[in-house]
Amino acid sequence: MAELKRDYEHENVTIIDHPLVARDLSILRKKETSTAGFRAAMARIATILAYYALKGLPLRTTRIETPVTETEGFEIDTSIFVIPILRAGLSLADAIIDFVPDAHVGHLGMYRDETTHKPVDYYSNIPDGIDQGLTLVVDPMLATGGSADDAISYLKKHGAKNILFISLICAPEGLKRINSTHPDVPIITAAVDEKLNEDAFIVPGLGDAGDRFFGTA
Ligand SMILES: O=P(O)(O)OC[C@H]1O[C@H](OP(=O)(O)OP(=O)(O)O)[C@H](O)[C@@H]1O
Ligand SMILES: O=c1cc[nH]c(=O)[nH]1
Ligand SMILES: [Mg+2]
Repeated sequence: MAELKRDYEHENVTIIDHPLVARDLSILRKKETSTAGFRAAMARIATILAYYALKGLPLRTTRIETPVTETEGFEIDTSIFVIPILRAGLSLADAIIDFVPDAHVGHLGMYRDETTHKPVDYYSNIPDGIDQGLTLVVDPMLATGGSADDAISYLKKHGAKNILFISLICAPEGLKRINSTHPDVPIITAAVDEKLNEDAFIVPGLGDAGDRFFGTA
């Protein structure tokens, strides 16, 4: 089975096609899944998303010594910036930090207004040097795309150039928006769902990712 699928309806989108992702996505979607079960499935799937998102990392060679001889080794040749969109984005951040323990982590606090469905900013902390590395923006849900659009624009204003967006579930509406406002930003995701409902929730989706991950519903 192929592991990576192109989404031919939307530019720049890679969908991870893997049996463990399909299984864990179903656990996350099921309404009866407990907070503990939700967190565990999210952690597993976040690791797989991080693995694929980091596949194109630039490397530099270095000389290393094994107990037997000197040989060639490799180091990551870029700074990595991880930017979770609070709150739900925190659920995807640790998996990347586990792989890249010296990653710089910035935070963007945003919530969607329940009536307008537009994002409201409440916090930002962007690390210095973001203009010189790879920036991974993480948020499990791309619905209307308003939050991701604002977050990416804000990061670009702070100099970020090489940006990747990692999401768990995308709505076609959000993908269309990010593809048109930020055609330079590739998106890695586990699923492209059917549509948004009248409350701008993703259908079938998984409900409110932040509430389910933090046990606040
Ligand atoms: O694409 P959009 O239409 O902008 O919707 C997606 C946003 O909504 C959710 O956050 P939410 O507002 O629920 O905040 P939370 O993470 O604190 O729960 C989600 O985590 C995204 O940030
Ligand atoms: O379906 C959705 C849409 C926005 N935010 C979520 O957490 N879920
Ligand atoms: Mg939420």
